[in-house]
Amino acid sequence: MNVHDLSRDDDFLSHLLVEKLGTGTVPLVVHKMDSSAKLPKTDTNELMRLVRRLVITKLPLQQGLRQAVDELVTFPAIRYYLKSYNQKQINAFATHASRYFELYHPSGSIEIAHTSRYSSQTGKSELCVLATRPLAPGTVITELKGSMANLTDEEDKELKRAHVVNSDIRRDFSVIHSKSMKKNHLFLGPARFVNHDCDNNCELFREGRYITFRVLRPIAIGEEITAHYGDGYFGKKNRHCLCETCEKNGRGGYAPLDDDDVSSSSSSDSDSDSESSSSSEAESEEEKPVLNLNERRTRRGVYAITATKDDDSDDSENEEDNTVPLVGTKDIPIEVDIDNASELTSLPTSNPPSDINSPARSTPSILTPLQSSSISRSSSSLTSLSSSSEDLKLSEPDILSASSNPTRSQSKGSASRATTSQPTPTPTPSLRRSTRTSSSHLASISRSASASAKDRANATPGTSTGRSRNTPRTEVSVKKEDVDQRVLRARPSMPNVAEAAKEVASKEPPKGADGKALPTCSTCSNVLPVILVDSKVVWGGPESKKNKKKKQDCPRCIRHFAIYQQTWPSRNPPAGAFSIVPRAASPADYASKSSKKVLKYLQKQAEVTSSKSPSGSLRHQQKKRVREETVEESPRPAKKVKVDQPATVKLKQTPATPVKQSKAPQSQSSSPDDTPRRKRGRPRLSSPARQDPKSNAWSDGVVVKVEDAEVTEIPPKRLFSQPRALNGRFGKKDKGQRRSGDGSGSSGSPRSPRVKRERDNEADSSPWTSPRRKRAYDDDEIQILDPSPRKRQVVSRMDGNATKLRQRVMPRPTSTFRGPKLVSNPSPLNFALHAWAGPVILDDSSEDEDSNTSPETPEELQSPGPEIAEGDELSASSLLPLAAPVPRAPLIYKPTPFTFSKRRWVSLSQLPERLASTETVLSKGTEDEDVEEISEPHSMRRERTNSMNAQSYSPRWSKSFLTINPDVS
Ligand SMILES: C[S@@+](CC[C@H](N)C(=O)[O-])C[C@H]1O[C@@H](n2cnc3c(N)ncnc32)[C@H](O)[C@@H]1O
Repeated sequence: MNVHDLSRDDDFLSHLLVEKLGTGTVPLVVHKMDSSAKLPKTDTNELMRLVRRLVITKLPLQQGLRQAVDELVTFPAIRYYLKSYNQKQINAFATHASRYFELYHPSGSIEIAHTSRYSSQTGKSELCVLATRPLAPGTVITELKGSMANLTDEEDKELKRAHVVNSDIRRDFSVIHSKSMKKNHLFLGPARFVNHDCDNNCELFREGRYITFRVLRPIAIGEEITAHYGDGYFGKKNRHCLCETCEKNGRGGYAPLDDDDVSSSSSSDSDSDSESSSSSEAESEEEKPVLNLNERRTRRGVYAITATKDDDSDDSENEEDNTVPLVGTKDIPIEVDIDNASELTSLPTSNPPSDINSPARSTPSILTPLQSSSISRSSSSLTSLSSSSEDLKLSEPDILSASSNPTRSQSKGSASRATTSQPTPTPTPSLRRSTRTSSSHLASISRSASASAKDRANATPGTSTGRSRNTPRTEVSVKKEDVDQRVLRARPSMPNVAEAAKEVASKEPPKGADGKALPTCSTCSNVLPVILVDSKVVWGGPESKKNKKKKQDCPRCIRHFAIYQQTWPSRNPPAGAFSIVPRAASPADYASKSSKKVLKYLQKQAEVTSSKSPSGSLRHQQKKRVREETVEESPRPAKKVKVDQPATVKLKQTPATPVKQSKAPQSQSSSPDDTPRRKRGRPRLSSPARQDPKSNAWSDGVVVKVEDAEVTEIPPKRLFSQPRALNGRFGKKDKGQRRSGDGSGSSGSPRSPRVKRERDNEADSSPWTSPRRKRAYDDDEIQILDPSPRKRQVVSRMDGNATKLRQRVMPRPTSTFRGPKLVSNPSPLNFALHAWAGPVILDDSSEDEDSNTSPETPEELQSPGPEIAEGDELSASSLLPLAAPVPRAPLIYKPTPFTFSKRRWVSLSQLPERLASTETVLSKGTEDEDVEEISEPHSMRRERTNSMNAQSYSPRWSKSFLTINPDVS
């Protein structure tokens, strides 16, 4: 993947699957690589429905993701976006999309949320990654991945100088550096939302071809996932760092000015907070020009990876050097070539157990009592609001300067802003701790209360060590062998969440300096955050203060509920709930569990939706949504025709039904779930069977709306060349399992004749040259017109009126010359297909043909067709049994391509004679008899068949359409 494509794709996908998803009026604004680029508009509700389907899917992770991506690329906006892409680019896009989808899979353990920690610097709430389950050390957070692209020297320079050209452009990119290759790589995807903390709880982790994150020490629910960007990312010795650890220790951006040494030498000096209070406003002013985080970020923005064992962490001290080594990477296999790693567009090699309740997940809770209590203050988005008296002390000198200048002092201003917007909590030591900052802060407090840094490092037996601030960066304790031996994939379950939540609920709400309770989220009990976009408060602040008597939910909990229909942080429906179709979010749904604020929010959303939709009421919307989900989630059973229903089968409306019906006896006899299945021969490349979710096939349950596809530039086919193997990237593997057509509506849903016509046209101009493709495409047409005589026969039997169908089953014009195609691709199938286009050759040598007339399946052999007495008038109702899934008579002619081709190559010397026979036959029927005969009602056929010597006259091809039951005739 090249840098340009990755940037473009990431901007688009993060917009769709982070910014827009369930955020309502409180967007999770993502920094774009190119914020000026216009993105195609997408229907947010459709997106949400798609993600909801992923959330409730019963499919294993990989298949669920495939399905979601498959569906995504059928969105008109996405098709438009991809129209200029070649197959490789589409595959890369799809893979990148799967990374974002993976965030939402029920087995996931993280969530993207707001953080106000850096608002004072950026004028906006940024994003962060929070744990939704307790994570044990050594756990690899597989869903936190990124895609990489090699940066050319020119691109590298371009990224670095972007800010020089326009300092407003904030390219908040992430770059991974390979020291061995001396190259940088762009690293985008969900992993890009991981913020830096000097006492990081995760590390970038390369495992084989994948780069993801590994947990270094226990992480509690709601705690932020943090990594270490390097010692020089935020200025020399990270002196402008605004992380929680720095805040807690009065270092980095919180350090007393002109005291860099202090900030970098003291590992955990709690006194530094008080020291910081001595920094004066004058000092802050002096510091201003130095601190320009945006510029620094723009220029640097580097996650660094060492690829050699002798990396020197001293490099990190050099501000101009981007090659800051990444902790923990030293012993990651050197042989892993970062070039290969840059091809990392695939899903993890190892997945979390599909059964989320499996024993592997049921590791004991790692929550300590203190950590449990920290849940209530867990969101890092609450940092700026939950200030303590300590923070107040720290930030007092900076209050005046905080609002105007992006200086280090302003980072303290972050806290001061919070203190001005929120009352100071009661200054009891315990409360100071609990209300001071975010959960990770609290977690670290609890950790330090329970163990020293060294103890923490050894807390995980024989696996990883936490890195204390002053530990040399080369300290790496996680060996690859250890990693391989450990079970890293298990995502610990959260058995104690309920208890923790209860505990939280029973606690007193945090209070401000005025002794009044701070407004908290009614779901997670966190102090409500203030969300800023472009320096404007878009959520919280004075408003939430006013409404603090009312119950409110924080944006994170609102979004979570919108996506999962579960209160934060739960994702998994209770056991057995999968069989219940989840209901759409509605005020009624939410009100019982939450507050009026949420009610209003959802109502507002519903209004917006209903104003767009003519169908009106919320109730209607909800019903509609439930219906959709029911249809899309439940396996599609084979359609059944009521045998006793005296109705004419309208092929126009239900073209797919008759064909399926004809197969029903077999599928019923063998498959309890009525899954249509291919009975014999090569497996169909595009079989309707893939619609069965239980078959776990590629396009399970995907409803493809060809009609919606206004963008016709992309042929209606699967957008990916191949599905991906479990551990393979899209388009790279499974070369032997090509399927096609899914992306365009091969789901088996009935197509309108218009669509059919369009597709016919497209088929003619189709760029697909592969016979496989062609075949798959033809298979798609089976629903309406299958080229095989057997199918025609069935269709013919279904149509009592025989008028509509007549047009469809006519042999192709004889003038069509398709020879060259046949020569170039002389497969029996092609031959047979093209043979249909040629003149009809009659063949009365029925003996050897009839020897081929074995039934298709043993079931057919055993089940004779319904007997119809001679001269019976067949009404529509009497025709129905023929169409219904009842046993069929054995076929006289086995319409395989091979047998057909045998006929086709009849000796030319016999031609005149046979043509004469044809004339004889046709003269007995009506005009245009050759057409009529195919589709005429069964009664007529039988009549005529009896009136002529079928043995000698019957044209071979028409014979193939007639079921001549020996018992009857
Ligand atoms: C890779 S991004 C992380 C996600 C980012 N918060 C966002 O919303 O896109 C890195 C950016 O996050 C912010 N950031 C992360 N950690 C920080 C820290 N410790 N101090 C200051 N800013 C930080 C900075 O704006 C930095 O440029």
